[in-house]
Amino acid sequence: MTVLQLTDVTGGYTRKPVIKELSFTIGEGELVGLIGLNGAGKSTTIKHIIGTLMPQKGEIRLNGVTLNEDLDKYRSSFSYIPETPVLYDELTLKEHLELTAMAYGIDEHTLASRSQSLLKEFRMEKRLNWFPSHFSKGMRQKVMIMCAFLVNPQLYIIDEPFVGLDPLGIQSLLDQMDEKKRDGASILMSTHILSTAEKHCDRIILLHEGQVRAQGTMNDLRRAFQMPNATLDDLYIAMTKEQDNE
Ligand SMILES: Nc1ncnc2c1ncn2[C@@H]1O[C@H](COP(=O)(O)OP(=O)(O)OP(=O)(O)O)[C@@H](O)[C@H]1O
Repeated sequence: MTVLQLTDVTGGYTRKPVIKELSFTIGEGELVGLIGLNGAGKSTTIKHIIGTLMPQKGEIRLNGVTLNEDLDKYRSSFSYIPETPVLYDELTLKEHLELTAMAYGIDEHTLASRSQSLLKEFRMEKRLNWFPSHFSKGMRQKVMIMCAFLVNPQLYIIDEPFVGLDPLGIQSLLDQMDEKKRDGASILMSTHILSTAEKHCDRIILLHEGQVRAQGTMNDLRRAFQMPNATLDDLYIAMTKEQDNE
């Protein structure tokens, strides 16, 4: 079943489009990587999917509806982990989890059981009553990750998740992602850590100057670039060279 469908999406910040005629889908239980150079349009694509930017052309459907057709259904179908954590300075970790539960209508019992396992997984049990000003960068990121996983949505949208996390945090995140996938959730993740993307993503979308240069499994990409034994790093560099030759 298709969870997310972008059809010919063109958009950006001004009338001059940043992303151009993007089309791709994400199915149930799939982890899809969004890969591209700095400025390729990954975050801009994500901003269109989460609804902070509206397409100039084309259509985005999540669980069958566009944002305009059914705002509540659309919004409750995903959770988003931004590249830079956005936390409330005056709320503790516990209160962040409670606020998220309230916003998504999660009952107290579910909140308690999901929080307990997330706090353990991300080694944050002792920090429940801490305020964000006392958290390290990685801890701030973990708060956002825990809030996103607390919601248990159909689709997770994760913007460059690995940079601020320590190796245990990365492993915990990958484990959580695997578990959610097994339950049928879908994940769209942008990252520059190509070895991790190659290892964990079911499919990859290579963005180049706001357009899809190639998409599919690693084998599909190797065929598209006619590089049979290439790693994702090799393919990425080949794409960069194409840019240089233009
Ligand atoms: N708020 C903004 N207003 C106007 N232009 C923007 C804005 N944010 C990004 N852009 C432009 O949109 C283009 C794509 O940027 P975007 O942030 O989507 O790239 P990215 O692929 O996420 O890059 P990175 O890997 O560096 O995070 C760039 O040319 C950038 O200058």
